Amino acid sequence: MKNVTLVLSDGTKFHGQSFGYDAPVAGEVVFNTAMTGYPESLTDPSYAGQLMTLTYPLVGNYGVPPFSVEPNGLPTFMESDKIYASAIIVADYSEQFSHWNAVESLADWLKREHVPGITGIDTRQLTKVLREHGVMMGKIIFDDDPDNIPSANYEGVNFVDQVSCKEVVRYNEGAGKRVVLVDCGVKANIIRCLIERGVEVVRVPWNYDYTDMDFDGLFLANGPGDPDTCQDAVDIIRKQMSQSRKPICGICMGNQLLGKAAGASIYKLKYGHRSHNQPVRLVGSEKCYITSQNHGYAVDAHTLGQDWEELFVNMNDGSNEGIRHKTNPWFTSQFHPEACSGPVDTMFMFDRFVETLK
Ligand SMILES: NC(=O)CC[C@H](N)C(=O)O
Repeated sequence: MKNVTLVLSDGTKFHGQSFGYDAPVAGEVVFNTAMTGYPESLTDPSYAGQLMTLTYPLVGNYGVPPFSVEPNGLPTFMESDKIYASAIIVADYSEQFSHWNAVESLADWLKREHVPGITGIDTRQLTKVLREHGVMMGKIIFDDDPDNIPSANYEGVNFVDQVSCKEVVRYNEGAGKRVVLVDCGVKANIIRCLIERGVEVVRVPWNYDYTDMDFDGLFLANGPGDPDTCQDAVDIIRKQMSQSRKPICGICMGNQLLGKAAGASIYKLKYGHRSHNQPVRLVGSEKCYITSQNHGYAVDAHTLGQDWEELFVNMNDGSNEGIRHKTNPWFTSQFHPEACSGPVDTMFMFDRFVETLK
């Protein structure tokens, strides 16, 4: 294994070894405190442009599931067709793996997909630095070739355009109600959750104008990067809301885009929410749900238009976790009710959405 150095933009250095693809890389360094789920997280398109640090120390010990595909075209075990994170940073890569469903090691998968992975990093110390300072850009440099320094931008880059589908894809054709799904970088389990509830899904590119199409409800998916780079999608949502009361639901980036369409502004969180145990309160109740999350930006709920209100609030930092319209069936969550990976406590969001279609 080659020796590598992770250099943060404030100059902090961490030394480790490469266990994935041997190439320097740069990106936004973020941390995820979930204990499991590296196959799902690596294939979550929302991690595009990011170097994903896992705080759970032992990583790789259950290997990697196969890239099998269901008859409907969706991957059986992954969240998309490939790894979208720019790199993975771990404390202690497990060379041995064992799991009934594993077909290869994490190292072999990373090498095959040309994605760097580094081990031997004190990921808990790295996380403390990121929590103090906020997320930072960083780069992984190979000690035997230190001048080979990649560069990268994160802020202001439209990653959604890079990961969204390029043409319309249909699932479950002929099933009862039809949902237009705006693909900002959609996770497969969002589509699975809709299909399981008996709806037809028409997946469209992020900037596709669906407003003249024949459909029953609109679903706004998750996606990478800064929502302020997706103004085209916001304009189309506004157009849709001005001409129809059809149900609208959204997840994560979907919450942010609907929030912007509702007049709200977006800000960047200091170090984001990436874990399986984010507590959110249903506004107007004492109910708390434990949720799976992966986001770096948030809706400023104070700036929502007067016809809108908060639906969920994060119990750790008070940030917005969902919004709803006061009279129309338009509601979203900042967290991931589809989980994958993580707790499935908030699956009811899909049930509510499909009920409103009827
Ligand atoms: N998972 C997502 O949809 C993330 C949304 C957005 N890119 C953020 O980081 O806040």
